[in-house]
Amino acid sequence: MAAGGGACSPLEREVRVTRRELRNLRQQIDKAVRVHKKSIDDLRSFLSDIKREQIQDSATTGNQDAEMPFCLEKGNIGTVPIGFLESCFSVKNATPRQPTICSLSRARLKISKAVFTNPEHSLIGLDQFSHVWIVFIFHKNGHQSCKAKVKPPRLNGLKTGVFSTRSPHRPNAIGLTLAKLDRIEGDTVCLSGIDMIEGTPVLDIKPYIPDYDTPRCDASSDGKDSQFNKDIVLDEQFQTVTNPVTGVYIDEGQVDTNGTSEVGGGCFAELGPNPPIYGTHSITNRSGEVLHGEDQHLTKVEEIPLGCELKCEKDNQFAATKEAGVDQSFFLTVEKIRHQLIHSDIATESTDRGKVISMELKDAGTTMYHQYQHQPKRSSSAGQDLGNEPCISTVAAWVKESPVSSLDVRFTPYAEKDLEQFQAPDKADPGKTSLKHFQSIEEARSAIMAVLSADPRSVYRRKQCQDQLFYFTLDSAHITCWFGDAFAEILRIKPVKEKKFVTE
Ligand SMILES: C[S@@+](CC[C@H](N)C(=O)[O-])C[C@H]1O[C@@H](n2cnc3c(N)ncnc32)[C@H](O)[C@@H]1O
Repeated sequence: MAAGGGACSPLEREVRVTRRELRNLRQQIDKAVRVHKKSIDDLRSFLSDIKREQIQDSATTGNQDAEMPFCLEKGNIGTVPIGFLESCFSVKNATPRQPTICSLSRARLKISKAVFTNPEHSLIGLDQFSHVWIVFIFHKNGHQSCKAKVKPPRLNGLKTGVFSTRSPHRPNAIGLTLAKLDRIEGDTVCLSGIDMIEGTPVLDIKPYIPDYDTPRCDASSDGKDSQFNKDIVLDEQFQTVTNPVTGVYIDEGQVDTNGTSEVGGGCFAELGPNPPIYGTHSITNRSGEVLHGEDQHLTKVEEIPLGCELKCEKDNQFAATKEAGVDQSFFLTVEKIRHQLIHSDIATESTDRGKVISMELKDAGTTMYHQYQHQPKRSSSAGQDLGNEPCISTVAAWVKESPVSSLDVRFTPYAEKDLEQFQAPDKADPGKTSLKHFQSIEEARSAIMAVLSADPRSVYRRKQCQDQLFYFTLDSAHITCWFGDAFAEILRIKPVKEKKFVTE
């Protein structure tokens, strides 16, 4: 770096400005703590205030040189978190690697007054969406990462380019999670299906809109060269096309029973993990009685536990089971459907609502019967015809090829007893520890199982520290477990000791 006030590069200048800025901030924080004995929350909002002032200064003065680093033209934004997440995961250890792993994981986000004078106004209309994208900062990464290659756990020690991964270690430490919007309480957003830890600074919330967030095929294509078509015809191609799918669309082409299908323009609708479901998906029993949501515009995913296995419990009765692991089981289902499309009898029926495709999928002990309905092209909410259909997307094969299979999760009798010492947030037995996020012991139990069955250990821990105990916290529970061959066993579950913040 150039010495003193001599010529220096833009980067060096920026580093100096940042250092100066940090010094100023530190002084102001010290003062706030000394003089006002502020709480942590006050300090956060105080910091946001300072940043906001700086941004406003930069906007009014038009000062875009290195002295004022926030400049949209240069790709610099002075981020002001819209809030800090209260999460059921307190630390990174055992926090799911993606939100689909534990659909019960919960968080709350109170929109900060440092951003809007009336935070609740910013949430108007959001309750009409079932899912939201959460843009956040990986604040517990220690430092900004400048590694171009990373080792995602699924590559079991191998490296790949950072931009081909969802690694938290990336140049701008920005995370993106598709979460379920449970409800809005005034200025607070209640979420589930999250993979962020306590205190995560959130930068933005955007509604999940399948019409915009789903890749689409060009309607002008006759489908002959679509990825879907290749996939139907060429078995081996399927390995690379591996995302959860919410429906099978068969366009005007014919599906016959001897494998020489002509599937024109058909495609799998790829709606992402835990997607809201459209009326294209209905589940019926064998008598044709609709069990779930035919032709409804379902926006709440819990109405159809998509990806669950449908078990034939009694004659013609299906019960949805195993919501956890949605991704994987549904993928299996899809694979079977695809197989059926090529090799088996499929009843198709034209109705005034479009073509209905019914198929029965049999597997040892499990019978699944799915009915999919072709939906006419949808219009976007603005009324403009999108003119194309959801299309298949391609995912690197390693993403689906987990180096570990899902684990059986067991509780020792001690752990079972420990769990009884917890209670739902609204209960007030003084002898018990209240859960903060989970609504019942059963929810806590299911969440623990979901987290452990995905094997949350790092590759290093899995390979080098097999015999060591593994600790993690979930909500107000501190959990001790160990891992054996294809299982995890929970030994003890104790209340988390509250950290007391002493302000002097
Ligand atoms: C693999 S990242 C994926 C996050 C997001 N779904 C994405 O794709 O950007 C999820 C992991 O990030 C880590 N993590 C979550 N919140 C974090 C935070 N605030 N700071 C640092 N790491 C965090 C946890 O270890 C979690 O398992």
